Amino acid sequence: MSANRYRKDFSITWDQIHRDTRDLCARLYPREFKGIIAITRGGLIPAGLIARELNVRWIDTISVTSYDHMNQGQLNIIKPFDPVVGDGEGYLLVDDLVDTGKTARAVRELLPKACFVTIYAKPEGRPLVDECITEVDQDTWIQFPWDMGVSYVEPLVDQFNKD
Ligand SMILES: O=P(O)(O)OC[C@H]1O[C@H](OP(=O)(O)OP(=O)(O)O)[C@H](O)[C@@H]1O
Ligand SMILES: Nc1nc2[nH]cnc2c(=O)[nH]1
Ligand SMILES: [Mg+2]
Repeated sequence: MSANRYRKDFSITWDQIHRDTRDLCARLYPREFKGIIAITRGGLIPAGLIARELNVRWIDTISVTSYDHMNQGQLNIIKPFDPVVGDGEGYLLVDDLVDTGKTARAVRELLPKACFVTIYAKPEGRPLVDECITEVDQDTWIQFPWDMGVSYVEPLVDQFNKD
């Protein structure tokens, strides 16, 4: 699928993702987890924050690739999780977001009993996760702070006085 299905942008700051992840942890507490499996790369930052809030020390990853920036391609699992995780019972599976649900569906099949959480969710993928904090429209591209930088913005009057 191509990038032109996205019509809106939703930018998330570091503060915002930190707050949202803490809100997610408040929903999960007092559940205890044997460990966390982060879906890399996007799941790594929320997984680290969740591990700190819920005091989880055992952390593993499953590495899934499918997007080249906004263009969705073939899904590949390029690194599996530790077999000790079994069917995922007692483990927390974490990703930053669920969009079409393609990534979530592939990982869910491998870990059907894990508790699966994302911070952000779009409607097509929402049914695949157990918890999320913020739901955004399907045609919205979520911009994460790790993909952005702070840059100069021209004053409004100068933007309008150009022509
Ligand atoms: O629901 P879907 O349509 O499958 O999209 C969701 C996935 O897309 C992003 O990962 P991406 O493949 O861009 O890789 P990354 O985590 O390494 O950035 C995001 O982190 C999710 O894992
Ligand atoms: N950063 C980012 N990655 C994605 N991968 C699939 N959907 C998205 C999105 O909305 N934002
Ligand atoms: Mg990802």
